[in-house]
Amino acid sequence: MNLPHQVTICEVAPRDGFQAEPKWIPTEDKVEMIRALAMTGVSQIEVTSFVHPKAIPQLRDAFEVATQVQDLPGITLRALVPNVVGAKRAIDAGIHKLKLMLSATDSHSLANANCKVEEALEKLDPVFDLAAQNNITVSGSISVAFGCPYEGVVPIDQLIRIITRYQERGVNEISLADTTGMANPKQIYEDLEIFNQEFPHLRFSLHLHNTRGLALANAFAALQQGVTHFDASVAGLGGCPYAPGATGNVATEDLVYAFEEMGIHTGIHIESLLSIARRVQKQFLQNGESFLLRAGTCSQLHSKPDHQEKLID
Ligand SMILES: CC(C)(COP(=O)([O-])OP(=O)([O-])OC[C@H]1O[C@@H](n2cnc3c(N)ncnc32)[C@H](O)[C@@H]1OP(=O)([O-])[O-])[C@@H](O)C(=O)NCCC(=O)NCCSC(=O)C[C@@](C)(O)CC(=O)[O-]
Repeated sequence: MNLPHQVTICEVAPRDGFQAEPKWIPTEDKVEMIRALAMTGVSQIEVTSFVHPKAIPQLRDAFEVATQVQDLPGITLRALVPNVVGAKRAIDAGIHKLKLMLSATDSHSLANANCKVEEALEKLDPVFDLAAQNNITVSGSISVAFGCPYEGVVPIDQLIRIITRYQERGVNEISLADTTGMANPKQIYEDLEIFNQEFPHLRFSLHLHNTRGLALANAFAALQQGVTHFDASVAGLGGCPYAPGATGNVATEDLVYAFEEMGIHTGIHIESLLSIARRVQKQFLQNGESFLLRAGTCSQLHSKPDHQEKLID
Protein backbone atom coordinates (compact mmCIF):
# COMPACT_ATOMS: atom_id res chain seq x y z
CA MET A 1 0.00 0.00 0.00
CA ASN A 2 1.30 3.42 -0.94
CA LEU A 3 1.37 5.47 2.28
CA PRO A 4 3.59 8.41 3.26
CA HIS A 5 6.64 7.61 5.42
CA GLN A 6 6.33 10.72 7.50
CA VAL A 7 3.58 13.04 8.68
CA THR A 8 3.37 16.33 10.55
CA ILE A 9 0.93 16.68 13.40
CA CYS A 10 -0.08 20.06 14.76
CA GLU A 11 -1.10 19.89 18.42
CA VAL A 12 -4.26 21.98 18.88
CA ALA A 13 -5.22 21.29 22.51
CA PRO A 14 -4.14 24.72 23.79
CA ARG A 15 -6.62 26.31 21.35
CA ASP A 16 -9.35 23.87 20.29
CA GLY A 17 -9.03 21.89 23.51
CA PHE A 18 -9.32 24.81 25.86
CA GLN A 19 -11.69 27.13 23.99
CA ALA A 20 -14.94 25.63 25.35
CA GLU A 21 -13.66 24.89 28.85
CA PRO A 22 -15.94 26.93 31.13
CA LYS A 23 -13.62 27.03 34.14
CA TRP A 24 -10.84 29.59 33.81
CA ILE A 25 -7.46 28.00 33.15
CA PRO A 26 -4.75 30.31 34.49
CA THR A 27 -2.35 31.65 31.87
CA GLU A 28 0.63 29.99 33.58
CA ASP A 29 -1.08 26.57 33.33
CA LYS A 30 -1.69 27.10 29.61
CA VAL A 31 1.93 28.11 29.12
CA GLU A 32 3.13 25.16 31.16
CA MET A 33 1.12 22.74 29.02
CA ILE A 34 2.44 24.25 25.80
CA ARG A 35 5.98 23.90 27.15
CA ALA A 36 5.36 20.25 28.07
CA LEU A 37 3.87 19.55 24.62
CA ALA A 38 6.90 21.14 22.99
CA MET A 39 9.08 18.50 24.69
CA THR A 40 7.24 15.60 23.01
CA GLY A 41 8.82 16.16 19.61
CA VAL A 42 5.79 17.88 18.06
CA SER A 43 6.85 20.57 15.58
CA GLN A 44 3.71 22.74 15.42
CA ILE A 45 1.40 23.87 18.21
CA GLU A 46 -1.76 25.93 17.82
CA VAL A 47 -1.20 27.88 21.01
CA THR A 48 -4.35 30.02 21.11
CA SER A 49 -6.80 32.01 19.01
CA PHE A 50 -7.11 35.77 18.54
CA VAL A 51 -10.88 35.99 18.44
CA HIS A 52 -13.28 38.29 20.28
CA PRO A 53 -12.92 37.68 24.03
CA LYS A 54 -16.70 37.65 24.37
CA ALA A 55 -16.93 34.83 21.82
CA ILE A 56 -14.28 32.71 23.58
CA PRO A 57 -13.64 34.06 27.10
CA GLN A 58 -11.24 31.21 27.93
CA LEU A 59 -8.70 32.46 25.36
CA ARG A 60 -8.84 36.14 26.30
CA ASP A 61 -5.21 35.81 27.43
CA ALA A 62 -4.08 34.93 23.88
CA PHE A 63 -1.48 37.70 23.75
CA GLU A 64 0.07 36.75 27.11
CA VAL A 65 0.16 33.05 26.24
CA ALA A 66 1.76 33.64 22.85
CA THR A 67 4.39 36.05 24.14
CA GLN A 68 5.38 33.67 26.95
CA VAL A 69 6.21 30.76 24.64
CA GLN A 70 8.45 32.61 22.22
CA ASP A 71 11.57 30.79 23.40
CA LEU A 72 10.51 27.27 22.37
CA PRO A 73 13.16 25.99 19.97
CA GLY A 74 12.08 24.51 16.65
CA ILE A 75 8.35 24.89 17.28
CA THR A 76 6.07 26.65 14.82
CA LEU A 77 3.59 28.64 16.89
CA ARG A 78 0.25 28.76 15.15
CA ALA A 79 -2.89 30.70 16.09
CA LEU A 80 -6.42 30.79 14.74
CA VAL A 81 -7.59 34.21 13.51
CA PRO A 82 -10.97 35.24 12.12
CA ASN A 83 -10.08 38.66 10.69
CA VAL A 84 -7.43 41.37 10.46
CA VAL A 85 -7.97 42.57 14.04
CA GLY A 86 -7.02 39.11 15.29
CA ALA A 87 -4.24 38.72 12.74
CA LYS A 88 -2.60 41.98 13.81
CA ARG A 89 -2.66 40.97 17.48
CA ALA A 90 -1.31 37.51 16.62
CA ILE A 91 1.59 38.95 14.62
CA ASP A 92 2.35 41.47 17.38
CA ALA A 93 2.43 38.56 19.85
CA GLY A 94 5.05 36.73 17.76
CA ILE A 95 2.88 34.03 16.17
CA HIS A 96 4.64 32.30 13.24
CA LYS A 97 1.68 30.94 11.33
CA LEU A 98 -1.92 32.15 11.05
CA LYS A 99 -4.74 29.70 10.59
CA LEU A 100 -7.77 31.44 9.13
CA MET A 101 -11.22 30.79 10.53
CA LEU A 102 -13.88 30.20 7.86
CA SER A 103 -16.95 28.00 7.53
CA ALA A 104 -18.30 26.19 4.49
CA THR A 105 -21.92 27.12 5.22
CA ASP A 106 -23.71 30.39 5.95
CA SER A 107 -25.46 28.93 9.01
CA HIS A 108 -22.26 27.87 10.75
CA SER A 109 -20.53 31.05 9.66
CA LEU A 110 -23.31 33.18 11.16
CA ALA A 111 -23.12 31.25 14.44
CA ASN A 112 -19.33 31.27 14.59
CA ALA A 113 -18.28 34.50 12.92
CA ASN A 114 -21.44 36.60 12.93
CA CYS A 115 -21.53 36.89 9.14
CA LYS A 116 -22.16 34.75 6.06
CA VAL A 117 -19.39 32.93 4.17
CA GLU A 118 -18.94 35.58 1.47
CA GLU A 119 -18.55 38.37 4.02
CA ALA A 120 -16.21 36.22 6.12
CA LEU A 121 -14.05 35.66 3.03
CA GLU A 122 -13.97 39.41 2.36
CA LYS A 123 -12.92 40.03 5.96
CA LEU A 124 -9.95 37.73 5.37
CA ASP A 125 -8.69 39.82 2.44
CA PRO A 126 -6.62 42.30 4.50
CA VAL A 127 -5.16 39.39 6.49
CA PHE A 128 -3.33 38.10 3.40
CA ASP A 129 -1.78 41.52 2.81
CA LEU A 130 -0.78 41.93 6.45
CA ALA A 131 0.72 38.44 6.57
CA ALA A 132 2.69 39.05 3.37
CA GLN A 133 4.06 42.35 4.72
CA ASN A 134 5.21 40.54 7.86
CA ASN A 135 6.46 37.41 6.12
CA ILE A 136 4.03 35.22 8.06
CA THR A 137 2.69 31.92 6.72
CA VAL A 138 -1.06 31.62 6.33
CA SER A 139 -3.08 28.44 6.29
CA GLY A 140 -6.66 28.49 5.07
CA SER A 141 -9.27 26.42 6.79
CA ILE A 142 -12.81 25.28 6.09
CA SER A 143 -15.00 24.28 9.01
CA VAL A 144 -17.95 21.90 8.56
CA ALA A 145 -16.35 20.85 5.25
CA PHE A 146 -17.72 17.31 5.40
CA GLY A 147 -21.11 18.05 6.91
CA CYS A 148 -22.75 20.91 8.75
CA PRO A 149 -24.82 20.43 11.93
CA TYR A 150 -27.21 23.14 10.64
CA GLU A 151 -27.35 22.42 6.90
CA GLY A 152 -26.27 18.78 6.50
CA VAL A 153 -24.33 17.80 3.40
CA VAL A 154 -22.13 20.56 1.98
CA PRO A 155 -22.11 20.61 -1.83
CA ILE A 156 -18.66 19.90 -3.23
CA ASP A 157 -19.02 22.96 -5.51
CA GLN A 158 -19.22 25.16 -2.45
CA LEU A 159 -15.95 23.71 -1.14
CA ILE A 160 -14.30 24.13 -4.55
CA ARG A 161 -15.47 27.75 -4.66
CA ILE A 162 -13.89 28.49 -1.27
CA ILE A 163 -10.66 26.64 -2.07
CA THR A 164 -10.42 28.59 -5.34
CA ARG A 165 -10.75 31.87 -3.41
CA TYR A 166 -7.99 30.78 -1.04
CA GLN A 167 -5.79 29.78 -3.95
CA GLU A 168 -6.34 33.15 -5.64
CA ARG A 169 -5.03 34.80 -2.47
CA GLY A 170 -1.82 32.76 -2.59
CA VAL A 171 -2.65 30.25 0.15
CA ASN A 172 -0.66 27.01 -0.22
CA GLU A 173 -2.21 24.96 2.59
CA ILE A 174 -5.86 24.40 3.45
CA SER A 175 -7.12 22.63 6.52
CA LEU A 176 -10.35 20.73 5.95
CA ALA A 177 -12.27 20.38 9.20
CA ASP A 178 -14.81 17.75 10.14
CA THR A 179 -16.20 19.95 12.89
CA THR A 180 -18.84 17.63 14.32
CA GLY A 181 -17.56 14.27 13.08
CA MET A 182 -19.96 13.90 10.17
CA ALA A 183 -17.40 12.59 7.66
CA ASN A 184 -16.86 8.99 6.67
CA PRO A 185 -13.71 7.45 5.13
CA LYS A 186 -15.19 6.96 1.64
CA GLN A 187 -16.29 10.60 1.56
CA ILE A 188 -12.87 11.81 2.73
CA TYR A 189 -11.13 9.68 0.12
CA GLU A 190 -13.39 10.77 -2.73
CA ASP A 191 -13.47 14.47 -1.82
CA LEU A 192 -9.68 14.56 -1.51
CA GLU A 193 -9.35 12.80 -4.85
CA ILE A 194 -11.35 15.63 -6.44
CA PHE A 195 -9.42 18.36 -4.58
CA ASN A 196 -6.06 16.80 -5.53
CA GLN A 197 -7.13 16.76 -9.17
CA GLU A 198 -8.56 20.29 -9.17
CA PHE A 199 -5.82 21.85 -7.04
CA PRO A 200 -2.63 19.85 -7.61
CA HIS A 201 -0.43 22.59 -6.13
CA LEU A 202 -2.29 22.94 -2.83
CA ARG A 203 -1.54 21.02 0.34
CA PHE A 204 -4.61 19.75 2.15
CA SER A 205 -4.44 19.02 5.83
CA LEU A 206 -7.11 17.43 8.00
CA HIS A 207 -8.64 18.60 11.27
CA LEU A 208 -10.72 15.69 12.50
CA HIS A 209 -13.16 15.44 15.38
CA ASN A 210 -13.98 12.01 16.73
CA THR A 211 -17.67 12.62 17.46
CA ARG A 212 -18.81 9.38 15.83
CA GLY A 213 -15.64 7.34 16.27
CA LEU A 214 -14.53 7.64 12.66
CA ALA A 215 -11.61 10.03 13.02
CA LEU A 216 -8.86 7.40 12.76
CA ALA A 217 -10.54 5.72 9.81
CA ASN A 218 -10.91 9.12 8.18
CA ALA A 219 -7.23 9.87 8.79
CA PHE A 220 -6.34 6.57 7.14
CA ALA A 221 -8.47 7.42 4.10
CA ALA A 222 -6.73 10.80 3.89
CA LEU A 223 -3.29 9.15 4.08
CA GLN A 224 -4.20 7.13 1.02
CA GLN A 225 -4.81 10.40 -0.83
CA GLY A 226 -1.37 11.63 0.16
CA VAL A 227 -2.35 13.84 3.11
CA THR A 228 0.65 14.31 5.39
CA HIS A 229 -0.53 17.09 7.73
CA PHE A 230 -3.02 16.53 10.52
CA ASP A 231 -4.31 18.40 13.57
CA ALA A 232 -4.92 16.52 16.80
CA SER A 233 -5.48 17.32 20.43
CA VAL A 234 -3.90 15.63 23.44
CA ALA A 235 -6.41 13.53 25.43
CA GLY A 236 -8.96 14.23 22.70
CA LEU A 237 -9.90 17.66 24.06
CA GLY A 238 -11.74 20.06 21.82
CA GLY A 239 -14.90 21.17 20.09
CA CYS A 240 -16.30 24.31 18.54
CA PRO A 241 -18.77 25.95 20.96
CA TYR A 242 -20.71 27.33 17.97
CA ALA A 243 -21.40 23.93 16.38
CA PRO A 244 -24.15 21.96 18.10
CA GLY A 245 -23.08 18.43 19.00
CA ALA A 246 -19.36 19.16 18.67
CA THR A 247 -17.02 16.93 20.67
CA GLY A 248 -13.27 16.53 20.93
CA ASN A 249 -10.62 16.28 18.26
CA VAL A 250 -8.97 13.00 17.45
CA ALA A 251 -6.59 12.38 20.37
CA THR A 252 -2.97 13.10 19.42
CA GLU A 253 -1.79 9.95 21.19
CA ASP A 254 -4.26 7.80 19.21
CA LEU A 255 -3.18 9.33 15.92
CA VAL A 256 0.54 9.08 16.76
CA TYR A 257 0.12 5.48 17.87
CA ALA A 258 -1.82 4.50 14.73
CA PHE A 259 0.72 6.15 12.43
CA GLU A 260 3.80 4.80 14.21
CA GLU A 261 2.35 1.26 14.27
CA MET A 262 2.03 1.53 10.48
CA GLY A 263 5.67 2.66 10.20
CA ILE A 264 4.73 6.30 9.52
CA HIS A 265 7.10 8.59 11.38
CA THR A 266 5.56 11.40 13.46
CA GLY A 267 8.61 12.52 15.43
CA ILE A 268 6.45 12.50 18.57
CA HIS A 269 7.40 10.51 21.65
CA ILE A 270 4.30 8.56 22.62
CA GLU A 271 5.14 8.03 26.31
CA SER A 272 5.80 11.76 26.90
CA LEU A 273 2.54 12.53 25.19
CA LEU A 274 0.66 9.97 27.26
CA SER A 275 1.95 11.43 30.50
CA ILE A 276 0.59 14.85 29.45
CA ALA A 277 -2.68 13.23 28.37
CA ARG A 278 -3.08 11.63 31.83
CA ARG A 279 -2.56 14.99 33.51
CA VAL A 280 -4.94 16.72 31.12
CA GLN A 281 -7.63 14.15 31.73
CA LYS A 282 -7.41 14.67 35.49
CA GLN A 283 -7.20 18.44 35.32
CA PHE A 284 -9.84 19.45 32.78
CA LEU A 285 -13.42 18.62 32.04
CA GLN A 286 -13.56 17.15 28.60
CA ASN A 287 -15.88 15.60 26.12
CA GLY A 288 -13.09 14.02 24.12
CA GLU A 289 -12.02 10.45 23.86
CA SER A 290 -8.63 8.78 23.97
CA PHE A 291 -8.29 5.07 23.34
CA LEU A 292 -4.63 5.00 24.33
CA LEU A 293 -5.40 6.58 27.69
CA ARG A 294 -7.76 3.71 28.35
CA ALA A 295 -5.78 0.83 26.93
CA GLY A 296 -2.12 1.93 26.77
CA THR A 297 0.19 1.05 23.91
CA CYS A 298 0.75 -2.59 22.94
CA SER A 299 4.34 -2.40 24.21
CA GLN A 300 3.00 -1.45 27.66
CA LEU A 301 1.16 -4.80 27.61
CA HIS A 302 4.44 -6.62 27.21
CA SER A 303 5.50 -5.87 30.80
CA LYS A 304 5.45 -8.91 33.11
CA PRO A 305 2.27 -9.67 35.04
CA ASP A 306 2.39 -8.67 38.74
CA HIS A 307 2.56 -12.24 40.11
CA GLN A 308 5.53 -13.11 37.86
CA GLU A 309 7.40 -10.06 39.04
CA LYS A 310 6.78 -11.12 42.66
CA LEU A 311 8.12 -14.63 41.90
CA ILE A 312 11.22 -13.16 40.28
CA ASP A 313 11.77 -10.82 43.25
C1 LIG B 1 -15.32 36.91 14.16
C2 LIG B 1 -15.83 37.82 15.28
C3 LIG B 1 -14.67 38.64 15.81
C4 LIG B 1 -16.86 38.73 14.67
O1 LIG B 1 -17.52 39.46 15.70
P1 LIG B 1 -18.26 40.81 15.36
O2 LIG B 1 -18.89 41.29 16.61
O3 LIG B 1 -19.11 40.63 14.17
O4 LIG B 1 -17.00 41.73 15.00
P2 LIG B 1 -16.93 43.15 14.30
O5 LIG B 1 -15.97 43.04 13.17
O6 LIG B 1 -18.31 43.69 14.02
O7 LIG B 1 -16.29 44.07 15.45
C5 LIG B 1 -16.97 44.33 16.67
C6 LIG B 1 -15.94 44.66 17.75
O8 LIG B 1 -15.14 43.50 18.00
C7 LIG B 1 -13.76 43.83 17.81
N1 LIG B 1 -13.11 42.67 17.19
C8 LIG B 1 -13.29 42.23 15.94
N2 LIG B 1 -12.49 41.18 15.72
C9 LIG B 1 -11.80 40.96 16.85
C10 LIG B 1 -10.81 40.02 17.20
N3 LIG B 1 -10.37 39.10 16.34
N4 LIG B 1 -10.32 40.06 18.45
C11 LIG B 1 -10.75 41.00 19.33
N5 LIG B 1 -11.67 41.94 19.04
C12 LIG B 1 -12.19 41.92 17.79
C13 LIG B 1 -13.79 45.04 16.88
O9 LIG B 1 -12.57 45.75 16.99
C14 LIG B 1 -14.98 45.79 17.37
O10 LIG B 1 -14.63 46.46 18.57
P3 LIG B 1 -15.30 47.89 18.92
O11 LIG B 1 -14.90 48.77 17.75
O12 LIG B 1 -16.75 47.64 18.98
O13 LIG B 1 -14.65 48.22 20.22
C15 LIG B 1 -16.46 36.97 16.43
O14 LIG B 1 -17.63 36.38 15.98
C16 LIG B 1 -15.52 35.93 16.94
O15 LIG B 1 -14.55 36.24 17.60
N6 LIG B 1 -15.77 34.62 16.65
C17 LIG B 1 -14.87 33.55 17.05
C18 LIG B 1 -15.66 32.32 17.37
C19 LIG B 1 -14.71 31.19 17.71
O16 LIG B 1 -13.61 31.40 18.17
N7 LIG B 1 -15.15 29.94 17.50
C20 LIG B 1 -14.37 28.78 17.81
C21 LIG B 1 -13.20 28.62 16.91
S1 LIG B 1 -13.64 27.96 15.31
C22 LIG B 1 -13.54 26.25 15.57
O17 LIG B 1 -13.45 25.79 16.67
C23 LIG B 1 -13.49 25.38 14.36
C24 LIG B 1 -12.09 24.88 14.05
C25 LIG B 1 -11.16 26.00 13.61
O18 LIG B 1 -11.49 24.24 15.18
C26 LIG B 1 -12.12 23.87 12.92
C27 LIG B 1 -13.30 22.92 13.04
O19 LIG B 1 -13.26 21.93 13.78
O20 LIG B 1 -14.28 23.25 12.34
